[in-house]
Amino acid sequence: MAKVRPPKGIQEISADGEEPPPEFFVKDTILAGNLSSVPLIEIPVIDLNLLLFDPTSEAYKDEVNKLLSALSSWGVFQIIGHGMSSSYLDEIRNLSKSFFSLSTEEKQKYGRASDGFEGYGSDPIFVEGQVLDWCDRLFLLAYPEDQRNLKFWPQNPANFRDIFEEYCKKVIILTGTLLNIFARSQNLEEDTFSKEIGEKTLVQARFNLYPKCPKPDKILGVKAHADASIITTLLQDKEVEGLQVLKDGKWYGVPTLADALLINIGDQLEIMSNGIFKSPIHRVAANSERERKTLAVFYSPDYEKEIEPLEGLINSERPRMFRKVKNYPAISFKCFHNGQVAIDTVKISASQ
Ligand SMILES: O=C(O)CCC(=O)C(=O)O
Ligand SMILES: [Fe+2]
Repeated sequence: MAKVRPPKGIQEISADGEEPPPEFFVKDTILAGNLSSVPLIEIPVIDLNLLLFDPTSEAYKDEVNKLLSALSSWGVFQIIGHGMSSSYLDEIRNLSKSFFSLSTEEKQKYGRASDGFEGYGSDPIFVEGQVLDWCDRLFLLAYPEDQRNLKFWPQNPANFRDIFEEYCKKVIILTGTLLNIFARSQNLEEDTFSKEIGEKTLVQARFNLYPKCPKPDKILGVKAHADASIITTLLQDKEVEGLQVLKDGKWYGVPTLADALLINIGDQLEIMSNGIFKSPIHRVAANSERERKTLAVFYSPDYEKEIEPLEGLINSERPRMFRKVKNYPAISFKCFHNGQVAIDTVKISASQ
């Protein structure tokens, strides 16, 4: 397995105005096409406050219908009424800004190993000929707490660790609330998803920095993929768009909404929901004019936990769609590098 790292971080390549090296150029595959501008979609904006109302109220019913339509079509939606203030979200964005503004030497103190995911660095190379993302990132495991690798957790800015930990806790609470709402929307006991996922969950975060890219028509910020998680919570850049979602073979741009959090359904929730909720294939466009920063928090079951469609969501009209899976992120990773759509490989075919 070739493990050659690009000579520099993308931030430096971009700042030095260098021509992007050829390994960043997207090859002509089905999932690549049409890198240039795509239509913006109006993805639903869900007010969480309305979903905590009396379920018999009209306000609740309208909002839950909006949510159900988002879950079963795009698999992404923005939430407001999540309890995190505008200034708090700015504080989180500033954390990312401060970290990526450090000198290369300082950031490299938290640099990932050449064959590892965790820590600071550019797209890890695991397969020869792999197309690289135009993106630097800081990838951290936050929970389970005893699996943290604090050597990758910045101490500069000084309050990075505390603020980041607090944000992860808030996202975990928010995820729990969403899972309850999702269960209720399917007439299930509200702790059905959480119980199945179990107490031990994996929470990982990716601070993404997409530097300006001179060839946005040929290069992607992040290649097309579906998240392996249960739920991904994305704090988008306040001003710069870039996320795109694939639907019916076409790419659509996702608008940014300053105080909202973007919720992205992951493959493991599509499996648990027996295909009712969709995990979207998405990618990030590169941008020649402006830099973009985001923070994705991935909430997943423990690697050892087996995941399968919930009994309550299997019936004669909707037979079981997926087999039982364990360590789905490993399946997802392997398929990604083989050019396969991971969730298709765990589908039960009609003939089985
Ligand atoms: O930065 C974004 O807009 C999305 C990032 C993403 O899809 C990911 O980190 O899995
Ligand atoms: Fe993603």
